Amino acid sequence: MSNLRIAVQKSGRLNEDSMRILKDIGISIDNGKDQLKAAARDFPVEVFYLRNGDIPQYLKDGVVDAAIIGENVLIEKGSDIEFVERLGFSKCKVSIAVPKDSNANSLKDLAGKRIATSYPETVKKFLKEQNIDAQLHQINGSVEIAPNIGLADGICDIVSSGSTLFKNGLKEIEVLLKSEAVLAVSPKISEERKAILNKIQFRIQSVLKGRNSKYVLLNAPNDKLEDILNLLPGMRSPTVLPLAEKGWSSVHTVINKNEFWEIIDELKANGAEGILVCPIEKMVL
Ligand SMILES: Nc1ncnc2c1ncn2[C@@H]1O[C@H](COP(=O)(O)OP(=O)(O)OP(=O)(O)O)[C@@H](O)[C@H]1O
Ligand SMILES: O=P(O)(O)OC[C@H]1O[C@H](OP(=O)(O)OP(=O)(O)O)[C@H](O)[C@@H]1O
Ligand SMILES: [Mg+2]
Repeated sequence: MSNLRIAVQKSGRLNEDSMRILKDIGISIDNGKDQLKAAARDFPVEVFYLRNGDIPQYLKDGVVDAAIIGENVLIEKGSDIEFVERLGFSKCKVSIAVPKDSNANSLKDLAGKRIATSYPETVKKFLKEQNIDAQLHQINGSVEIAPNIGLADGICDIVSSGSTLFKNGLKEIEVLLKSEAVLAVSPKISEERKAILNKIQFRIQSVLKGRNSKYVLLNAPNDKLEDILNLLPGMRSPTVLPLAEKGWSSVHTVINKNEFWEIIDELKANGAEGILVCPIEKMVL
C-alpha cells in the first residue's frame, strides 16, 4: 500500500499547529524538524517539510498529495487547488493599508498609485474585478515599511492583531479576504491515496469538533431540573442520573465551548451546583 504524502510548513507560523493536529489524529512522527520528509510510525503517511509558499506548486505537480497550508497562499498561487477542510488556526486577513494620514478609504482610491505586496496575484485579481489600474511592487517581506521609505502609497499584506500596521503608522482600509489554515488536496491524487486522505479528514473533523466543545457535568435539584435542562443544548439530549442524595440529579451534556460562559450565571441562578467543564479530545457524531 502506498503512503499519503502530506506537506506541512517546515518552520513558521503554521508549523506547530500543523504538527499538533497530526499528533492529535494519531499520526506521530519521529525526529521531524531536521528532515525534509519523515514517515509516520503508525499510519500510511509521509510528512514533507516545505516552505508554505512552495506548497501550491508541489500540489499542482502531484509531488505531494495533500498539504496543510494558509488559504491565502492557495488563493495567491494555486487558485485551481481545492481544499477539503478548514482547520481553525492561523486565522488572518489579507488587507489593503495606507499611511494613517492618507485620504484613501478603499482600494479604488489607490487607482494610479503604487501598492507594495507579497501577494501580487491576489491584488491583481481584486484590481481587475473592480476595474482599477494601479502599479504593483512585489516585495517578499517587511511590506509594512514600504510606504515609510517612499516605495509605495499603500500595501497589501497579512493583518491579524493589527499591531504591525499600528507600529508602522498604517491603517487598514479594505479587507480583501479572510484566511485560515486548510487541508488542501493535489488534483493528481490517486484513488488509493484519496482513501487514506478520507480517513485523515474524518479524524481531523472529530478532533476539531472536540476542540470546539466542552463536556459539562453538574448537580441539579430535581425541582429545578426542567429549567436547567432547558438551558442546556446537548448533542442529542442531556444524560440525567440520580444522585445518592435524594432530590438531586447529575446532568451530563456537551456544549459549544463559547456557549458555556453565556449560560453559567443562569445555571447557578437555577440552583445548579458542582459544575465541571472538561475538555473533549475527540468527538464522533
Ligand atoms: N500574523 C499572523 N497571524 C495569523 N496567521 C498568519 C499571520 N501571518 C501569517 N499567517 C498565516 O500563516 C501562514 C504562514 O506564515 P509565515 O509567516 O510563517 O510563512 P511565510 O513566510 O509566509 O511562508 P514560507 O513558509 O514560505 O516562508 C501565512 O500564509 C498565513 O496564512
Ligand atoms: O497584524 P499582526 O498581528 O501584527 O500580524 C501581521 C504580520 O504578521 C505577519 O508577519 P510575520 O510576523 O509572520 O513576519 P514575516 O513578515 O517575517 O513573515 C504578516 O506578514 C504581518 O507583517
Ligand atoms: Mg509571515
